[in-house]
Amino acid sequence: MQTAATYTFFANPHVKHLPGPFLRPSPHYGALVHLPSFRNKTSISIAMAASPSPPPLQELTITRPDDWHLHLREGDVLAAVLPHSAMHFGRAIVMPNLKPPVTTTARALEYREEILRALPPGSNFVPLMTLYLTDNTSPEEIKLAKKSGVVFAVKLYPAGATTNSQDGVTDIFGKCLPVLEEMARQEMPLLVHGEVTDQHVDTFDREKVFIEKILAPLVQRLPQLKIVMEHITTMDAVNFVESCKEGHVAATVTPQHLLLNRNALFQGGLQPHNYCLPVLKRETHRQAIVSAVTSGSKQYFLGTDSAPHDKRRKECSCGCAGIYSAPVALSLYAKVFEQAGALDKLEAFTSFNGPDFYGLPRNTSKIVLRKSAWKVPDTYSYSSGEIVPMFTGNTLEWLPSDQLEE
Ligand SMILES: NC(=O)N[C@@H](CC(=O)O)C(=O)O
Ligand SMILES: [Zn+2]
Ligand SMILES: [Zn+2]
Repeated sequence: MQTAATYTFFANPHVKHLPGPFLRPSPHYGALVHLPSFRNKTSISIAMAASPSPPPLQELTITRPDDWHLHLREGDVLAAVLPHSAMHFGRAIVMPNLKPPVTTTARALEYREEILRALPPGSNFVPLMTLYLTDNTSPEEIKLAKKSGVVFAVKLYPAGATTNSQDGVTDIFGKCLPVLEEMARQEMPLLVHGEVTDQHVDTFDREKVFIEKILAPLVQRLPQLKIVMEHITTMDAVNFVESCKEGHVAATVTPQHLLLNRNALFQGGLQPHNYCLPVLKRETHRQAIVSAVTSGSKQYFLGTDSAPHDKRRKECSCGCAGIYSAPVALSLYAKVFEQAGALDKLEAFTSFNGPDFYGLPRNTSKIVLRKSAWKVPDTYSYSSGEIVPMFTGNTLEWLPSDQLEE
């Protein structure tokens, strides 16, 4: 069925020679329209047939997503945050930046047990463990990690780059090449917090400089090593990822870097709950990342970087970096893809590209995203404090729920 639409054209009164009594046929109008009194008007309305636009989607069923970059912490924080991820995600790559960090397979196995014990009864959530790379990690440790069957990647934190990175790598080319070569042999991906730590480099340029100084030379040197550039924030990162081979270099993208630019740090006063590392960048970078992930490229996948910190450690004179997004992430990713008119590409980003890159099977169960408004809680309380989620107190759409008839 066709519906009538009204188009209004404005004639410019300063133009002396108006185009005459006819509008020319054009691909947009498709018809010759007779307008005898056009000369005497500054605006006209024409009723014409237009194709109906399809009704907006109210419900979306997708393969259960995985989170390829997640901080679960330990103890009471773990117990408080894990249910939010386990509710809708099938698996998650669990970051090793604990205090002290998870540097050995033996410790990764213990941490995995702690996570499994904290899961809500009946949950099928699978934690995929990682090791924290140091200057002293041995190639032997990589072999053990691979053999364990529960460690899926190794994380590079340049020393001093972010939360709990003080034990990270000080000189990747000088100290880590034998380990990285072993990882390439074992097909163990390297996950990268891609920022230089040089205090002379502007905070907003640290990702770009890291790509030039470390990442590009590393890819040249070890083209077989699988690398995930975590939480990308710039157009430079997009260009770099796309200059590399699909299946070898990929990137995770957070909800905050897709939805917020650096103004969100200062809107109406300092906003500590929008502070994370790498720090939010300017709007042109945000737009480049949105175009990249909604393009359908297989090189991008979901990684929330959900990073809970107690409210008192965020709202203080030296607040720490990290945004707690686990409870809101799926709603936010759906919002990004909807705004870009690319909801048809959402499932590949949330549920296919990650497992395909890691060489793991895709999930078989489904979840449903319903377009119904829901209010984000102001805080989540736990035994020793409170955690403030991203978009605290806001109303979001796209409420995720399990598909009942599986
Ligand atoms: N993203 C953050 O701002 N913080 C993360 C560390 C990290 O992923 O860099 C954390 O562990 O709190
Ligand atoms: Zn990081
Ligand atoms: Zn992180």
